[in-house]
Amino acid sequence: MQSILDEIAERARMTRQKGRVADYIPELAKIDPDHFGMCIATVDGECFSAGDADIPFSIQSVSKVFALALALGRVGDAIWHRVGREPSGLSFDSILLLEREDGVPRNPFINAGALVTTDTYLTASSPREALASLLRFVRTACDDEGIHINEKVAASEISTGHRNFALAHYLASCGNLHNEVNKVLGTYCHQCGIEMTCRQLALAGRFLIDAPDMPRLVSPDRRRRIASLMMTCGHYDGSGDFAFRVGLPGKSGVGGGILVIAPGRAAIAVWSPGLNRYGNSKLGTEAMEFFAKQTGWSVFG
Ligand SMILES: NC(=O)CC[C@H](N)C(=O)O
Repeated sequence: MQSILDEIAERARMTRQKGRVADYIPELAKIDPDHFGMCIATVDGECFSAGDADIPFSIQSVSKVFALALALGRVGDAIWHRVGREPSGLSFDSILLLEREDGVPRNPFINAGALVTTDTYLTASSPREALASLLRFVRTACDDEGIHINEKVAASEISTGHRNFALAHYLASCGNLHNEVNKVLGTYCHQCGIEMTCRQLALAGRFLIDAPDMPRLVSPDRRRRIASLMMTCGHYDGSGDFAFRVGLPGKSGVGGGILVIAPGRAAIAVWSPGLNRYGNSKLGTEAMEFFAKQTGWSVFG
């Protein structure tokens, strides 16, 4: 395992075409595109890592996995009245389908759907309390108290997030936000501003592979369902391509991180800030493709 990771990190170092760092959130545009880190946390708690696996990065939309788990814990299957379970085939911040589908977003991993998820775990608490429960969930999952929200990234996103504001107001106009719009947006942007290292993210991802030493944060049924959504919707309009190339469920974020799970075996986190045309980490995807090929791990047998 270690030699596979070392080879991946070396290949990443040598690659010239690293993709484009997200610049629509000004704070993210400052990140050095040469970073590359990867960590595998196995079902029995062993960790293998390479490169910048201990440098924190902005997890952005990878947070949507934890947020969904938390929201499901609050309201259970009732959430599926407010958000769908189909890939959108469109970019993560698209508004196109919302009008046609009466303000019910296609899935919880595009921004519109994630705003509904945030609204769900926010209900009956203040944004501070809601974010504290989300952080508690993540910290418990990786057994590490050292996970925080980068306020600068959150503020940077709030001041430039016109698309997300448009999505949230549209959802509200359809009656699909229960809390005040600005409260939901502020909470959502802070959720996206959580920073984690690859090691922390891989360890936290073990809640989805039923690691025996972990507190049970979600039921086995829920774990399977979250994984199925990661497979079909975790990379937006690049989800089919990721499934084809990697064959494992994953969730990406515009910070360049990807959390991948190999059910029953390991959780894997990879980080490289440059993005491909779908807004998913370019080298992260290539690293996972190489890793899956070398290990033979795939949910397709
Ligand atoms: N794909 C992403 O990671 C998008 C998350 C980002 N915070 C946004 O809302 O635009």
